Parts: sequence; C-alpha cells; structure tokens
Amino acid sequence: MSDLIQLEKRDHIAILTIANPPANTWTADSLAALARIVAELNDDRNIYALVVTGQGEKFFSAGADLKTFADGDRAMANEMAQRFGEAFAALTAFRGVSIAAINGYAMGGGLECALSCDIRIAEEHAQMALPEASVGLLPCAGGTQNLPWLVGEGWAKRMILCGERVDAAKALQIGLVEEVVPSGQALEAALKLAEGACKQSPSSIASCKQLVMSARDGRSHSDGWRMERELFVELFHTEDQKEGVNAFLDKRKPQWKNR
Ligand SMILES: C/C=C/C(=O)SCCNC(=O)CCNC(=O)[C@H](O)C(C)(C)COP(=O)(O)OP(=O)(O)OC[C@H]1O[C@@H](n2cnc3c(N)ncnc32)[C@H](O)[C@@H]1OP(=O)(O)O
Repeated sequence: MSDLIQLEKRDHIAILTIANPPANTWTADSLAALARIVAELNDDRNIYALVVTGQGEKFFSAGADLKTFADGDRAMANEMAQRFGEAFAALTAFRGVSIAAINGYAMGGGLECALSCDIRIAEEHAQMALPEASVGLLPCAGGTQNLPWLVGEGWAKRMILCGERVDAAKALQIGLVEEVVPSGQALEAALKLAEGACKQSPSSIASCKQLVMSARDGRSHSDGWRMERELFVELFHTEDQKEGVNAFLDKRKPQWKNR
C-alpha cells in the first residue's frame, strides 16, 4: 500500500485519503497508487462504496505537483496525462458509489478527482477551481469534459477560461457539489450517505451507474431505454435480485452478495 493514498475499510466502505503534504498534490506515484487501489477495491466483493478525502484540514488536493512541471518535457507531460487519465478513469468506473468529501481546497487535478466521483460533499470553507490556464496548462484529467456536464457550459467556462474560483456556497448553487456541511464534517456526511448506498443492492447500483454514465458517451435517449431493459433483465441472473425481493417479502433486511 502506498503512503500517498491511505486506505481504510469500514464495513462495506473504503476510505481513501490523499496524503501528500503540504497540499495533497498528485504525483505519478500517487496517481498510480490510486489506480491500483481502485482496481483492488473493484475486486473486493465486500466493498460497495468508497469515499475520497484529503489529509488535514486545508487541502482536499491542490492538483498536480507543479514542482514536477517546471522543467517538464513532452515525454513527462505525456506520462503525467496518462497517469491522470488512468487513475481518474478507474475512479469513474468504480462499480460502487464514490463520494468526494471535499475538506478544503480542491484545485486543478484535485477538483478533477472530485469530478470523477459520483457525488461531492464540501465543507463550508472549501474552495474549488480549475486554475490550470493560470500556470500555462490545461485540465487534462477530465475537467473540461466533466465540469460542463455538472454545472453547464457557462459556469464551466467561467472557471476554466476566466480562472474563477468558487466557494462551497457557490459550488452548491451551481450544482458542482450536492451538499455543504460545516468544516470538519465532510467525511462524516460522506460516510452517512455511503451507508445508505450500502443498503442498496450492489448489483443494482453497478447497473444503474452504468446507465447514468452512458449518457456522457453520447448514446441516444432510445438506446438508453434499450440498455435499461437489457440490464433490468440481466439483474435476474444475480443472487442480489433474488435476495432483495425475497428479503422484502420475508420482512427482513437483505444480505447482499455483490453478485
Ligand atoms: C492535470 C492537472 C493539472 C493541475 O492540477 S495543475 C495545478 C493546479 N493547481 C493549482 O494551480 C493550485 C496551486 N496552489 C495554489 O494556488 C495555492 O496553494 C492555494 C490557493 C490552493 C492555497 O494558497 P495558500 O493558502 O497561500 O497556500 P500555499 O502557501 O500556496 O500552499 C501551501 C504549500 O503547498 C504548496 N503547493 C500548493 N499547491 C501546490 C501545487 N499544485 N504544486 C506544488 N506545491 C503546491 C505551496 O507551494 C506551499 O508550499 P511551501 O509552504 O513550501 O511554500
């Protein structure tokens, strides 16, 4: 296990803490660690949800470690872009529910990490931005694609092109986060939400997530409906479907198998 990404498991929930002080920046090593950990969690049938947060009280993550970019060449840029892509694509494709507990600054690749999660909860002191253009870069970890999807093109352009930084209240207003909590409470709020997710069938969640995310790849509305029908039928091959319905009829809590 990498020290740069700390992993803790609590029942069916994995807590991933970005731990690269002082600003929890991303490096090739921490991105590789994230990709590896998420792959392992995908293979762990006991894990239904994950929460990502930052170590300390000030930073969720300030993005890429700018020190490594100072003398960077094309080969280094290519490697970092690939590492970002692999790590955040893995996070996006995690089969369970993923929640970013934004406990402070989420800048650049830090915000792009949160954007790769299903749900975002921010502490009231958190600040969010995609300031890559202010240092001669551009968001290469999904920011230009995921941000407009959530907040619309106007606010995405304000943040990406004009360098506008938003606080937690504004982030809530524009739909960048779904909840704002007092400072120090994002992890607790995320765990509470994750516990709710763990009461759902993990097999259903994996299929529902696939359906919701498929809209981003430009599939047609009618193809989406077709996919819904197909995945609905597929669920009847899972133990979780039998367990869920039978538990309801037996008036007991379901015991999910994640298969
Ligand atoms: C594909 C992805 C691309 C990217 O992600 S590009 C990077 C995008 N991110 C940024 O541009 C954010 C850069 N950081 C900041 O603008 C500021 O930080 C904040 C506004 C977030 C906070 O400002 P303040 O409260 O004044 O803290 P502080 O003194 O700047 O930061 C504490 C220490 O953390 C280091 N640090 C912060 N961000 C980064 C970074 N992205 N890369 C490398 N170091 C960083 C600083 O230098 C400093 O360190 P020291 O105490 O030794 O001076």
